[in-house]
Amino acid sequence: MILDLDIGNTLSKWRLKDADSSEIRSRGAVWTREEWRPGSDIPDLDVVEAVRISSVARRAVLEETVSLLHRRVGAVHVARSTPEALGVTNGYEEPGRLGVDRWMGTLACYQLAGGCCSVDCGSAITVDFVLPGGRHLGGYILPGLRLMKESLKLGTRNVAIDPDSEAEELLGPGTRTVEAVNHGIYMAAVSAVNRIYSEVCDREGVPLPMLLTGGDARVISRGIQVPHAVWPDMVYAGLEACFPLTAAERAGRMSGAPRVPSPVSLEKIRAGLAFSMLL
Ligand SMILES: Nc1ncnc2c1ncn2[C@@H]1O[C@H](COP(=O)(O)OP(=O)(O)O)[C@@H](O)[C@H]1O
Ligand SMILES: CC(C)(COP(=O)(O)O)[C@@H](O)C(=O)NCCC(=O)O
Ligand SMILES: [K+]
Repeated sequence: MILDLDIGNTLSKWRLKDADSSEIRSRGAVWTREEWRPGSDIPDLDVVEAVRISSVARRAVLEETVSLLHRRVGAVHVARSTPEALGVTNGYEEPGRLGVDRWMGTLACYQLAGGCCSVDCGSAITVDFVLPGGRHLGGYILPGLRLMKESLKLGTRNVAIDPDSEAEELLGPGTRTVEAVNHGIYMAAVSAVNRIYSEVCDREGVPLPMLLTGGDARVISRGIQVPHAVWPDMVYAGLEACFPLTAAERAGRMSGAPRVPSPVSLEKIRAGLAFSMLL
């Protein structure tokens, strides 16, 4: 079995992948601040032959995790943000400082779609761009839904947005504090993603396919106006592409990859932008 770990600021996600069949056997998540204890929702390490890790948590979390795993598992691969990988050049002035989850997600998107806009809706919402040809432009970081809500300190933190709510409902005015907050932060997040996408496609003169991942991807997806696809395993797919271990991975197949969304025309994107600015 291969153990894949995606350690974010809020949740440490894991999945077990069968090295022979390439099937995902199980998955789970624990709060990032908790230690990895056997039991609870932690996979059984006895069946694991290799581990691949993407971590943006404090360095100590990664070091502890790696040293624990090294004692039990032969091969431990830790992903890093590099100046170049898999045909993509990292747009950061200091490439190593780009969050490795962004780098993994963006590499996966590029493998799947060529030029792309990759959006990760987790503790933070990040939006990254790669042009056809592989130049990563850099991106945007904004607070995620939960962080925005907590920063208001209005006592609404425990009332999360129902992930099944319709965008239309969430975009209307709230009539109670919790609704006003939930609708406000939702409006902030989806407006930002919509606008960022249009601005960058306009500047660069190219419509790009958009892919979304992260804990809030599904609900944010409903408020995104342009064609896009949700890819829950996008960060894991970056690990597969960087450290291919199975036959399918070596052949370039990434698990859970959605169909590539066809972007709308540049003219349409520009018309939308002009309309929103002239109002
Ligand atoms: N069951 C859940 N538990 C915790 N957070 C959830 C859950 N479902 C959705 N979320 C949302 O997903 C976010 C965490 O998403 P995730 O992509 O795992 O973030 P990170 O990679 O930053 O840890 C939370 O901030 C919250 O808004
Ligand atoms: C921006 C992030 C905090 C997002 O983390 P997440 O929401 O996935 O937990 C993470 O990618 C990070 O720590 N990045 C380093 C700073 C940067 O990317 O510029
Ligand atoms: K994120």
